[in-house]
Amino acid sequence: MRLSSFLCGAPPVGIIGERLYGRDRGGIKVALKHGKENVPALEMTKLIGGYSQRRPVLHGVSITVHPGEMVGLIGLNGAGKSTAIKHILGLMVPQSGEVRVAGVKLEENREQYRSSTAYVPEQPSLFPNLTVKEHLQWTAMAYKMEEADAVKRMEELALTFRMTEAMNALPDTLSKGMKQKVMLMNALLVRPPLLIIDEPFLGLDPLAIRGLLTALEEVREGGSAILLSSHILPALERRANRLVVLHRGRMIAEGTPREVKTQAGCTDPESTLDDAFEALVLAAEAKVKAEAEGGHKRA
Ligand SMILES: Nc1ncnc2c1ncn2[C@@H]1O[C@H](COP(=O)(O)OP(=O)(O)OP(=O)(O)O)[C@@H](O)[C@H]1O
Repeated sequence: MRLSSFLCGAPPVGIIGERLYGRDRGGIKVALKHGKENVPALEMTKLIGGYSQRRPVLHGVSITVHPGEMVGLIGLNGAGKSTAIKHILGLMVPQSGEVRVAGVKLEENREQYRSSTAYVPEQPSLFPNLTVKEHLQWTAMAYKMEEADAVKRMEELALTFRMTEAMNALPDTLSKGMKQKVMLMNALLVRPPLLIIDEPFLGLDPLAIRGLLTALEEVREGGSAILLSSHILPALERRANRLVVLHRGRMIAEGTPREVKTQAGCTDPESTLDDAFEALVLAAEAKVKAEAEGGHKRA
């Protein structure tokens, strides 16, 4: 199916923005409108939430991302990163606390909230009948980009991600990493105000990782706010302005990479973010164990 005929019918899955949001929440959500400089692009405040009222996953998590800032969200498997992202995307309702995107809560202005956020999930989700180029054209049209700007940006992104030769390929013929690149290219095409990316480096080759980091740097400098969840700590150590470290749904450290290392007690200039993360997790686990033992003694 070519793009022209595709556009006449209903899309098979939702991919972009509020209009199609309900059809597939795993797709890319992108927007054009940038947040005001002094209003945080994302403000999650003391959020308690999760999958059941009795056993919340998140216990008072606060995350702020300003325009022009990249914040890394890190934590072990099961720490609560994806749950926090689901709350930001409005897919889960907080038990207490709140989430504001570009100053508004979801219930105050659904359209503004949704249209200010772009999300790239860990698992690529593409239209099977659209080529790489058609995905990008569809995004550009949906967001009414100037044609010349869209064409220029598509060429830049194709070069950045080394996808020039794959622009006419269908998703089924692409590798996992290439599919992920298409998702990222679509999100980056429109330079969203708040870009949330869940584990973007898995499956990408080393040059693609470098290209992605450069592209993210560029959209960040252009005023976008980026929340990036990842286990690849060296990349975050080099590129993130600030980090939020989650453990068992609680924030155990927050600040610049250097501040997080200091909070972990890693004062040696040779110490890495990996060292700091391990120290923070061990300290948090020791605290959990001591509290459990204290509870047993009292009982
Ligand atoms: N759909 C669900 N229903 C119930 N509990 C869930 C569900 N999804 C996740 N959880 C639980 O919530 C907690 C946090 O999971 P979450 O997926 O947010 O972790 P994560 O930090 O994103 O982990 P990972 O690095 O493995 O992606 C875990 O204890 C997990 O078992």
